[in-house]
Amino acid sequence: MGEIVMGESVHTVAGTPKARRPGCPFDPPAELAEARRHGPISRFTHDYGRPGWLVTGFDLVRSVLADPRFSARKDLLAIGDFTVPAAPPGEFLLTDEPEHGRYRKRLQGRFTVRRMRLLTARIEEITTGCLDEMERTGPPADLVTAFAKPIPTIVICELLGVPYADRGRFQEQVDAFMGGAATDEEVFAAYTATQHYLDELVAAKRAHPTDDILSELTTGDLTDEELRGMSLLLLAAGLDTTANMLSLGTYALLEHPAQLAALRADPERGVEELLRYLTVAKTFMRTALEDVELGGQMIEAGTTVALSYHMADHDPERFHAPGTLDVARRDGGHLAFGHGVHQCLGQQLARVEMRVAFTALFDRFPTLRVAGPAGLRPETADVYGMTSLPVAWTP
Ligand code: HEM
Repeated sequence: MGEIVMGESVHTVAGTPKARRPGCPFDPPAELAEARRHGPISRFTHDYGRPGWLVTGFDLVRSVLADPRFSARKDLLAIGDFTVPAAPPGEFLLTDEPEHGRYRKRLQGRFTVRRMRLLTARIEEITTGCLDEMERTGPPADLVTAFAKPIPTIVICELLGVPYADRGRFQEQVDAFMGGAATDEEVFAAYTATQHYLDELVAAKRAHPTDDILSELTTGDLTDEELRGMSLLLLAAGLDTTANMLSLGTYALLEHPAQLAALRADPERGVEELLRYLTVAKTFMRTALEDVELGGQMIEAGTTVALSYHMADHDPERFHAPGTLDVARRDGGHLAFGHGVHQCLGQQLARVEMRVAFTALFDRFPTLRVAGPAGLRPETADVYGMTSLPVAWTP
């Protein structure tokens, strides 16, 4: 592709940044930090060698997300020489209008602030159950398996109507295709197994509807395949993200005791600042549908743009001392849930889960501490987070 460079020479980053975060596990990877030093938009060579662009500036990322000239369609992604198939029906994260809106509007009313507030008592019960079990078997405990994963797993399974007995298997499958540690074959196998499981679940809900979102959706005109796709998206989008916010968030709070105290005094603000600081759903792709000028560069039609939400939320032009976790900061607002038509559908649910879970965890274990080396996910994982977090407390 012909390079159009306006102004100064353009910095180039190759492939998925793999370097471990230097020094602090909450800092961005070194390659991204280096790219930022050269400006809010850089040349980027995607994995598989296709040239594209990397956007790290807050305002530029937001402007791409608000611009219909950039598509979220999976089959347009120019990341290799092979053809990427379109998203399966119902997986609307990777589609554009009007298809995207057709699915999203069926779910929207089920994730409102009011609906989620009504769920708070149930989320408190689920959290209490996990903490009781932690107390019964520990200290020590692995916070990831005892707390961070089971809470969002149970919540999303109850919303969808996944029977209790299937939940462990579900978590393993979703972990295998989202965790970044499995091979391509393992990822594909786990994804296919989850699809098969959901086919059975859709059939069961059609035959015997229960009190859950999936049963409600079966009463409309959606096909089995569409219902499977929508359920898969809710699971994939809602489970891993929240679980990693809970584990990495706890780790960050334990490493910053003054900020932990500030979050306990004001959980609403505390959770927003943790969302910004960690921005675990790090990078999303868009493809230019026509030539677009962006930040002084010409993005040619068909070119894929990698948007670093994490770097955007650490943009010094937008946030004062962005690398500091500061619950009291006044320059709030973040892109941890994205922006525009694809902005996170489950954000109110995620917020309630985090507020409830962090509050209950530190109420129950005021002496909680890190009790061994923390296991961090590889940079290749779609969602940043933890594989393990050993913790202990004084009983
Ligand atoms: C802290 C936890 C969460 C984070 C950080 C997060 C982050 C995000 C982000 C950044 C996007 C936008 C992706 C893009 O721009 O392409 C998104 C979309 C989405 N999220 Fe979340 N999410 C979280 C929790 C949840 C939960 C709990 C659910 C539902 C149960 C959920 C369901 C969705 C769905 C369905 C979409 C696609 C929306 C669309 O394309 O219209 N998320 N999420």
